[in-house]
Amino acid sequence: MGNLATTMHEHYDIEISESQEQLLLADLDAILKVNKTMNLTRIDTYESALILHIEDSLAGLPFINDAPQGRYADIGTGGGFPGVPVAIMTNRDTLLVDSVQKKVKALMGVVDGLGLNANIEGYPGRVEDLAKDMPGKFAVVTARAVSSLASLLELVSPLLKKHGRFVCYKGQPTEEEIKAGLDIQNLVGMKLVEKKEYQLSDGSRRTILVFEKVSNPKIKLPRRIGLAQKEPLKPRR
Ligand SMILES: C[S@@+](CC[C@H](N)C(=O)[O-])C[C@H]1O[C@@H](n2cnc3c(N)ncnc32)[C@H](O)[C@@H]1O
Repeated sequence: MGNLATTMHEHYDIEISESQEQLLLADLDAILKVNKTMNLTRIDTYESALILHIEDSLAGLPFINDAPQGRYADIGTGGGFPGVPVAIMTNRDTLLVDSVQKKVKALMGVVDGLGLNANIEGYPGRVEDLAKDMPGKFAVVTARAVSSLASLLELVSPLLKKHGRFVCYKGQPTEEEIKAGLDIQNLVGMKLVEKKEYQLSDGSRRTILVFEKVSNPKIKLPRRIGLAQKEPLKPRR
């Protein structure tokens, strides 16, 4: 990959200012440094992290910008991807959610060090608990490499306000995974509105699926902790 701002402009039609680019690169540097002592991400070379973390995180921006105004959550954020790059680019009030407390603590150390704590907070806990603490409070939610599509739709729906968007970053999901998600979208009050397939600078193929919260779930959510991922919903007959 060449220069980040040029790549994002030429391949994605996304404009990055100089100060945003500095912050994005400083975030990547800091995360890779922390990663030497703690397992935040398995991608540990700068060149591949620039593509797989920063370029990929930013690829979802047009869909995030299309969402209604309001709070943003990145669930299963790990090392803060796509959450921190999205927060840098959008200035939305951002919540970085992960069930592993020490990851959130380390990540918030990086966020504080970059002076980004005015609009980014951490939530060390499970998505199911966040759904009880802040139901319907988010205008947009992202997730990358967290769970199957059906599990994610169930976890995300109770977080979103009406017309809020879920921007789901995937590699190359199988037809079965997509079908299992589409089969239960109605049950959880979500609807697929866009699907984009794209290729990163290193040739890897990626997919973004965008869902809108169109109604209240037809069942009580969240279910018991862990069930969304252990026993994904099946369509009602
Ligand atoms: C493979 S990592 C992905 C990290 C990051 N999104 C990325 O793409 O680099 C998945 C993360 O999701 C978190 N996670 C999985 N299920 C979760 C849940 N129910 N609530 C909160 N975090 C969860 C895990 O702790 C882990 O840090």
